[in-house]
Amino acid sequence: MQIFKFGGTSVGRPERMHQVAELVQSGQERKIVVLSALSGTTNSLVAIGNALFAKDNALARTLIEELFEHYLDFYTELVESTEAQAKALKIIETHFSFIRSLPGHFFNNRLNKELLAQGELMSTKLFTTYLHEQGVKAQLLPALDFMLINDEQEPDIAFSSAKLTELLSTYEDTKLFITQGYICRDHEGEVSNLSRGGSDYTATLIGAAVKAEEVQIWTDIDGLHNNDPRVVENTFPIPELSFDEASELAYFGAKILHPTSIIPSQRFNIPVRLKNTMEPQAAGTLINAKFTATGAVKAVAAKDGITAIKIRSNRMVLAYGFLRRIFEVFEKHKTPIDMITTSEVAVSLTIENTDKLEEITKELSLFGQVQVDTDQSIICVVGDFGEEKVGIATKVLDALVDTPIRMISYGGSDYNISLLVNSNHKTDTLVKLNNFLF
Ligand SMILES: Nc1ncnc2c1ncn2[C@@H]1O[C@H](COP(=O)(O)OP(=O)(O)O)[C@@H](O)[C@H]1O
Ligand SMILES: N[C@@H](CC(=O)OP(=O)(O)O)C(=O)O
Repeated sequence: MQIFKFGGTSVGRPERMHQVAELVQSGQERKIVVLSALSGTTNSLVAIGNALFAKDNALARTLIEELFEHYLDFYTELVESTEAQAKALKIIETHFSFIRSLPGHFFNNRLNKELLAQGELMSTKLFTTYLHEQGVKAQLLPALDFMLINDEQEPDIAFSSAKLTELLSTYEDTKLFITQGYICRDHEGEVSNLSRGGSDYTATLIGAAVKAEEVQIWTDIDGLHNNDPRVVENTFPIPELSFDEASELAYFGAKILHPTSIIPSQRFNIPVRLKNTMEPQAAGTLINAKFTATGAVKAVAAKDGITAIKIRSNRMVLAYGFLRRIFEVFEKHKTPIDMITTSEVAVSLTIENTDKLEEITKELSLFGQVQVDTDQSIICVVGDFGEEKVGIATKVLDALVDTPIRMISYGGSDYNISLLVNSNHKTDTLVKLNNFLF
């Protein structure tokens, strides 16, 4: 079994969906195809939800009709026959009749999650309609029947595995299955999701659940590049990465992969291949358990929206238990720490989620002086930094002689150096690293 995932950019235009239909028919392998919503749809649904929360029904209605128009244009170019067009229109009208029912009524988080699920529900149904019009045998598998998260938002792979085994055996003669990325049910059976960009995660979770040979993530670029192609020119795809390297890059900003998507693949040792829908012959990037020692830097990524917190206290000198007390504050407020550096008189650390910043700062100030700096970026440099390697860290720092660096974290793993800079310096830092390291 292979899992193919196509993101919003790969299904965002009718001609792209036609191309995707060709790609999923290649080869003899049984496939589960995971689709995201058409590009822009989830953003529109988020905006509609925000308008509804703000009780701005007029804005919500305008946004809904704009999105509806987009789908009307889309389906007429997607399918041709009168029968298929009637089916596609029915799908769109059914989903929009739910969306249109929302303004003017009580709106809450549950309804919002249902609203956000409409994009993937429509894209998969429209795609299956097109495949059927083309005479292709394909079965739609509703993700809401087999994707489940518990009360800690953790996906239940064992549940998905049992459900999928049952579902797949019902369609023994079918080779092609279509399902929704991103959406799932929560522990109370309500519609939920795996957070923004979560379709990659759906694909690797399904891969783990059915013990797939490979998960292929198809997008609009030919693999994971050595630097952020949105910021830096002349980047190039990396042919092979280990699970650990890919995880670091995804977590620290390489948008091509959802940060958590490597976890199930690594746990069940299922290779992930990143491919370009627009250029299928390009090799892309293969992510697997193998670590290739290169003695060099492989890639750089950056993550914005970081807040740095420094706690300064003389009581730290020769004291033990100080760090534990600091960590307990973050644990209590369920706030993950990304980077940490310490000296004898101060601890600096970074967080992304600032929902509980006020409470955290208040509690930390009991231990010493607290300084908070927002608008920071983590620059993550991934490469072969084993302790026996010399000179690579120097190269990274040499590239940044003129850059004010707020924090440096080195030695946490054999393949990562993280730097914290003010976000004003992000682009400049990425360009300098690109020019100097590659
Ligand atoms: N290091 C990187 N390598 C490749 N692409 C990257 C990297 N960093 C950011 N990107 C961006 O990620 C985009 C693909 O991710 P995304 O928009 O989520 O695709 P999809 O819609 O297929 O899910 C690319 O168009 C590219 O601009
Ligand atoms: N549609 C969802 C899930 C997703 O993963 O989308 P994409 O694959 O286009 O990044 C979102 O926009 O968050």
